[in-house]
Amino acid sequence: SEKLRMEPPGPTPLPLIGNLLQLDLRRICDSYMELSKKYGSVFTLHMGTKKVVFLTGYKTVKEALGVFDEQFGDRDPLAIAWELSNGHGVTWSNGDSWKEMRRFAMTSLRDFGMGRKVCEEKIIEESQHLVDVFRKFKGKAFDTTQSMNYAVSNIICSIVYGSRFEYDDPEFTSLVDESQARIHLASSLSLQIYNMLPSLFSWVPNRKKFFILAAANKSQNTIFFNRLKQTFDPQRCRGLVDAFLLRKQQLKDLNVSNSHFHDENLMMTVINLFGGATDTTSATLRWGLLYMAKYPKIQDKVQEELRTVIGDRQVQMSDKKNLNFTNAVIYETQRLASVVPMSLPHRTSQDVTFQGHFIRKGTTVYPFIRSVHLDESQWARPESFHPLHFLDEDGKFTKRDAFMAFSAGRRICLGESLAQMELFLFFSTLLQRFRFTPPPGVTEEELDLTPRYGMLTTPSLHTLCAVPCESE
Ligand code: HEM
Repeated sequence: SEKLRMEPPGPTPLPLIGNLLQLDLRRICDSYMELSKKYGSVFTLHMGTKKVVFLTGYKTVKEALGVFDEQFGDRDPLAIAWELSNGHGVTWSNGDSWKEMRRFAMTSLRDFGMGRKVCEEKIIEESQHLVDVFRKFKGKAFDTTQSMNYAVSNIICSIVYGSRFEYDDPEFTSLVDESQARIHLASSLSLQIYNMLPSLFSWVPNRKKFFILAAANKSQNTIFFNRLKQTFDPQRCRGLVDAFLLRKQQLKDLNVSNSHFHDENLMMTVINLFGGATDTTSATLRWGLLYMAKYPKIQDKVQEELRTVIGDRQVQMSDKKNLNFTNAVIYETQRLASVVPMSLPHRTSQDVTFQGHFIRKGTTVYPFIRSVHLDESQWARPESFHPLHFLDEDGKFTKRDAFMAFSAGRRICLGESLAQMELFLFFSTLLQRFRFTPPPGVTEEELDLTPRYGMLTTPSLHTLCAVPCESE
């Protein structure tokens, strides 16, 4: 019919597998970029039997998540995420339950974290622990992944449970390591294929592994929840879990049936906050350090600015406005790395006609953030690491409309301000204390920036030297 003809264009699919053979699953983002050059900024791909619409480039993504926010604002849960969450929590849910949990999570982040002096202090304390860990390597090359994950996870622990953990506490390390392993598995080739064709590929071993890790994660959380319940004091909420338990009790006292404040929503919301907060922030920081080692002249300028503006004292949030170059480097890191390249899958909540294309209700939609960050109409040097993208003629930091690392619209990352606080304080504290260089025997030119693609774009396995600065 006429409507069918107006659907977004795309390569012809094969039965069952759709366009899978036309994609390079190991560097899938590059495949999407090439397809958008061929078919335009709105195109259709058949991922297995599922029809998926891709939105690419600044103008298109901006319009979709702005003017068409309502139409494009539902979540389309990945098969594996649906199996894990059953529609509970924040990230993979929709409707009233999503609305309530999102509102609750945001209020709790505000009360126990974001935008508060207390949270700044927590991050500063944590950055000092991280500095201590880096110092122990005495300038020898090491992989920063694990310590970075611990530091970043601890911020979420403070907000959720009300306390941080020591980096050698086995309850904490297993929580973080298993959660990291689970997110890693979710990006594996076999689970990507499972997500497209769940009924055919439910046998893949990684699916079983994923749920073993998820079960371990849930039981560890149950232990933490029970401990909090034993010492619960409604007058003194220590963190998000306490606040949830209080709300649950209050609603029960009011005889509210069908409340969304039930145990499954608590568990999934906590898992979503850890899942959303840890690898994203940690990978961004690791990209930042890698870019510094790769581009020593830019690192010189960051350190020069930190020396002049801050000196030896601890960096604080109030310094941010005076650290224009450092701030531009952090934003440029987020742009070029595009750690969450595809955003998360959205779904149309109704039939929509968008830029002349007909998109049926219930269609999976990916706002392709990476393509916005590489849009030639928006960035002077899209493929380079170029902090000037975020500086005006006077060298002052300037926000850019085409910066979308946290996505946009009603599904925008709910941890954005916390993440920005962490990126700023961790990055500038580390750069104040250490010079980052490639491992011995590797030149800056040889330092590999090839990403490891998955749901997240992380640096490939690498080591760096953190050489203490002279004043240390
Ligand atoms: C540099 C760090 C981070 C980046 C780049 C990032 C990016 C994103 C992106 C692109 C989305 C998808 C938005 C969409 O569907 O359009 C998202 C969602 C989300 N993020 Fe983040 N994020 C970061 C840190 C955090 C932190 C610190 C938290 C928690 C405190 C968090 C919690 C979440 C949650 C719960 C969602 C799902 C929101 C919803 O579906 O309503 N993220 N994030």
